[in-house]
Amino acid sequence: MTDHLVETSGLTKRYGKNLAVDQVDLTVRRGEVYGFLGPNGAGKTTTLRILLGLVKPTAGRVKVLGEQPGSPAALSRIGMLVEAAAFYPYMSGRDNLRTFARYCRVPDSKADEVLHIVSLADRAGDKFASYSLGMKQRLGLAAALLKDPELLILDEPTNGLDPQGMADMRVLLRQLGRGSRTVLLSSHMLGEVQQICDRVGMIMNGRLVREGTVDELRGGSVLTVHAEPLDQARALASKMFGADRVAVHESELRLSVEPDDAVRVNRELVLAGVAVRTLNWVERSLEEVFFEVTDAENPELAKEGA
Ligand SMILES: Nc1ncnc2c1ncn2[C@@H]1O[C@H](COP(=O)(O)OP(=O)(O)OP(=O)(O)O)[C@@H](O)[C@H]1O
Repeated sequence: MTDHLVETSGLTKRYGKNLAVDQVDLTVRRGEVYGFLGPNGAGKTTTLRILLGLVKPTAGRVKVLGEQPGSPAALSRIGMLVEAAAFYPYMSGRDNLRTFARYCRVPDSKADEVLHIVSLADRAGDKFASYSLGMKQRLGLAAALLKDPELLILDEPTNGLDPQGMADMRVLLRQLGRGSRTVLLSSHMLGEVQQICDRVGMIMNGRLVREGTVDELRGGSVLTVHAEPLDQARALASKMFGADRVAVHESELRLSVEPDDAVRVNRELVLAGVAVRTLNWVERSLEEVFFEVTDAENPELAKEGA
């Protein structure tokens, strides 16, 4: 039994001149909720489709559950939601699922079990056409769960949902990720990934630019310093810690330093005649990390936006 349910190395997909996926080395471990995070067009869907055997890579190696992507051995252990699942509008949610269940050769009773999991049991007898978008999406997830898959692959599972639908789906995904099941989902929503996922891969222009746990990527707290004159404070802090650990954000210094450094920062600034108004520890959000990476990847864009 392998502990790496998804492993790619040098995974590349080219559409003509367009490099949709560029040398991606991805590892998804058993039991985790892995978030594949990136802006529109970054290459998330293409990568997920490769893992399902729906798209053939141009180069690189891929193993899914230790098997070739798209092979019956892999597909029988994967539940997927990569496009809106096709359901019969005039049939109830339950009957739609029973039809799927027969197709997957699982007993009808499984349909009711998964309807409970996605909290649709009380509306299971209603026609699919009468469902809200959130309910339709949850029914799609129920269908993906019918085979009791080891691995769930979900492309933007909250896309198009209203805030309540998104919140319900987030809770559901977190529940599904408990225990031994592994969930790989894509999203362009940073907050969402931060709330749901154990580990995150950030993809940009087809390249995997960061990978780690949410905490690893956030890299601990940051010391924010409100001081005047700001330029002098910045120069001093850069001298103390190196310019790469000092940033200015909305007229505040942001220092990536250790907890013990706060006292020293205060003392050095005050001794140099800088007025220190506040010193605070703040948690970095995944969003901040993401924009740092974006700026590092696209320095010209960052300058334009500044
Ligand atoms: N079948 C295709 N033919 C040509 N180009 C494609 C095809 N599918 C995807 N692309 C291109 O590959 C790049 C990556 O697309 P992909 O859909 O994988 O990104 P994404 O991160 O999933 O974005 P989104 O969040 O918008 O779905 C884009 O530039 C897209 O235009």
